[in-house]
Amino acid sequence: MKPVKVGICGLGTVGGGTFNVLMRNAGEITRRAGRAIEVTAIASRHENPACDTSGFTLQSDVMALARDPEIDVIVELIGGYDVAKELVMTAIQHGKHVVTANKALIAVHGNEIFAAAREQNVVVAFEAAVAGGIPIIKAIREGLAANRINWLAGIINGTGNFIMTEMREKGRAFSDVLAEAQALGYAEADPTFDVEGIDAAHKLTILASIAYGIPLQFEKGYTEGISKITPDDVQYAEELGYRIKHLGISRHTDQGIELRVHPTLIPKSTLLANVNGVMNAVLVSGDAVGQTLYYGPGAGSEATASAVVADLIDVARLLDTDTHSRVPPLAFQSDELSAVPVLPVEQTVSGYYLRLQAVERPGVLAHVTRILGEKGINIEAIVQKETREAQVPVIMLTQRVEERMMNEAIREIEALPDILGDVIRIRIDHLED
Ligand SMILES: NC(=O)C1=CN([C@@H]2O[C@H](COP(=O)(O)OP(=O)(O)OC[C@H]3O[C@@H](n4cnc5c(N)ncnc54)[C@H](O)[C@@H]3O)[C@@H](O)[C@H]2O)C=CC1
Ligand SMILES: N[C@@H](CC=O)C(=O)O
Ligand code: NA
Repeated sequence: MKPVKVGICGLGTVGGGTFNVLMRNAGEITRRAGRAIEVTAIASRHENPACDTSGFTLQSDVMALARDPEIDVIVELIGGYDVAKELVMTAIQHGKHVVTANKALIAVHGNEIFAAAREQNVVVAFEAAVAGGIPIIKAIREGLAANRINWLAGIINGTGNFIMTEMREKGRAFSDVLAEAQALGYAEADPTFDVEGIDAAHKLTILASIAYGIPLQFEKGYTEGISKITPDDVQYAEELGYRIKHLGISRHTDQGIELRVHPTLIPKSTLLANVNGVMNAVLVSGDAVGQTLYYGPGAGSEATASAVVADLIDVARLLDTDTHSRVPPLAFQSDELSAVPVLPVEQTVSGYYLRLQAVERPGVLAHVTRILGEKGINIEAIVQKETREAQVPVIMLTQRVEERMMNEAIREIEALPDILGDVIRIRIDHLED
């Protein structure tokens, strides 16, 4: 059979890993795909010292590959929005299939890209875009296709999890661990995407679309990063039996779909609480199967390349199939996507960890508990920390409540004269059905 001819655009962390895996495992890959997958051209601004590209002329213009009639598949690994979008759209217009690891591109422009791909009868595959090497897209899209997905929750940013793990376990400084994550090739070109939760929100947007069959709606999700988590909160949470993890959470409720990324207290005994370093994990709850968990490396050169190459093998296998028998990109048929709304964060429901700084005076806590009670918020635990100061940290854990009610309560608590500064709040999730 004729080989599949591939143009690799971007030879950085993921591009380099993809090139090396394709070369090293060429025999296995051909046996699986039924035909050889041949790198025909490479375009990248920078060379990659980890790759032996002798025999290839490194080109600089990625767009030339998208127009090259010799190439069947464009592998987009340059990242970012603008050039990447032009590259992918040009490749599609020229009848080429596309494999990408670019979650930002898919989350923000995916609806338009998939529509264009449908018109041209080509495939856009993106397994590497979510949770790196974990085959989570394939698992939800194909393995769980019988289920109504109720909710999913995951650690879906390797850099953030690496930073939080190193800080908690070794007391290392945030900036020091971030620099190491960058050196290891885990971080985004702009690491605020990792630290402020934007990268995780891109991935959650994609997961929710595949899980529930809704269009990609990145702009409707709620995004909060890890930069404001303090060592005190990490320690207090641990003392109460919880661990703070940066999670993407999406629930299908009767009102609509929750789509939120934020630090979350989860019980220390759960599997997700024990996912450390660059590892990712996604917990998916389906009505038929119950809970399933997917664990593995969320970033890194060859770990991510594993997903890119798997997509290339899928593309190679479907070259001779008719277009109707292809798996739709968002798991549901394109004319069967649902209009169920993504809920504003004020309408989502969580438990809460609250930390307040109170003047040590009788009656202060009574005022706080009265405000919570008036909003229908049940308190599960109150801990007043020992201190010699005139002000004491007070930690409260609440039961689940609509975020709108918690916002109102916090506003009233912050207005009390004996409460100093802002109330710190971190959502709690018990990861239960
Ligand atoms: N690094 C990781 O562990 C993971 C990265 N990704 C995604 O994979 C994509 C690539 O990420 P990395 O490999 O980490 O980035 P990188 O910065 O290591 O590599 C990007 C490569 O693209 C080249 N490039 C950038 N713009 C170009 C342009 N206009 N023309 C020609 N070449 C250009 C650069 O020279 C570089 O070689 C991104 O979308 C990223 O979000 C996805 C999963 C994991
Ligand atoms: N920067 C991302 C890379 C993989 O998607 C991460 O750290 O998870
Ligand atoms: Na993946």
